[in-house]
Amino acid sequence: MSFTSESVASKPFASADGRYHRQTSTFRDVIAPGTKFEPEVGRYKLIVSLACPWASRVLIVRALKKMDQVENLLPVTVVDTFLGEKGWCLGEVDTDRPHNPAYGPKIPGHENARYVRDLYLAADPDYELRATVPLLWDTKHNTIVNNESSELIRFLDTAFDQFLPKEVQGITYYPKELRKEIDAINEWVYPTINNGVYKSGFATTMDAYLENVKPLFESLDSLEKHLQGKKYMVGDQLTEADIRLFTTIIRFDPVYVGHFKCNLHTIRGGRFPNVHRWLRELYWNDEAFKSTTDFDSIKKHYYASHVKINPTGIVPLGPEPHIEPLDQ
Ligand SMILES: N[C@@H](CCC(=O)N[C@@H](CS)C(=O)NCC(=O)O)C(=O)O
Repeated sequence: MSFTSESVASKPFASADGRYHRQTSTFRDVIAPGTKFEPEVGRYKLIVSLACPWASRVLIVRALKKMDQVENLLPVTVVDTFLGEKGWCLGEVDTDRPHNPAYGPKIPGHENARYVRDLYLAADPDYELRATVPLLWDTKHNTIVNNESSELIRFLDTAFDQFLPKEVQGITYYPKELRKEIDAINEWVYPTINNGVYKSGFATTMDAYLENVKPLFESLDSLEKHLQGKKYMVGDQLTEADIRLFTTIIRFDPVYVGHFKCNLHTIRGGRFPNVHRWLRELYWNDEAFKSTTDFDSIKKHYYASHVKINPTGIVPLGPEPHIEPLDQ
């Protein structure tokens, strides 16, 4: 098999100085009563990539809050795992690299849209940034409500409460009494870990790589101390601090260690026993985490899409297993 297709990754993700800078999301509305975006069943659509750690945060909240049990509340459209030069694809991709096809409902009024970019352009004809997922689409105003995962998980955890099963109504992952502590955790986990793996992996100079891979592992050491004797990141309950961290740590051994050169240590290797236990407990004990993690899609996306980082497009077989059992 030969891998000849062009990819968005054949253009550098890093800027001229070798450093990767994540763009700022531009659609920042919320679903709330009395606003342009009223909570309603049958109105909103979620577009995700199963590979994407940011999109997976939203999938986890959707599953935790049992939104998947209310018909047509927030249907999910999944893009093809291959990120090509035209961006995420909602239909047939033009590649001979390994990939898993798109599936899920078409977006009403945009049934022929082939790329996620087409939806961005429908929402804003002047849109020139990368067309990222996750994406919350409003079929009433034919636009994007929000494309920033940290905000999506904040408002989606309560926005649809009136339509949800009683047992999840009122449950929030950003409770008032823990907000200060959650904010303080996000403050270092986002730049050094969530985004730190990308800044290490997309660096195109040795300096830029070292500048990011070192703080990444310092933060993992801090995390290890932080999780000593603790089941959750903040307080005694599941919060967005766990959700935001999980989607990065679950990808660490299968992808970031090799593909993004974050290989000072693995999560499972013995240096981070508390992080490893925390990860496995969330994955094996809570279906919302396990059911939204698709290792095959995750690996195919990263290894096949980033042509510059992995020119052969070969998707490694390991690690075996992708996640170790709970009693390891
Ligand atoms: N700040 C955004 C970041 C989303 C993001 O960067 N998503 C990546 C996938 S992991 C994407 O869609 N990239 C498309 C591209 O770069 O063309 C969020 O957290 O929602």
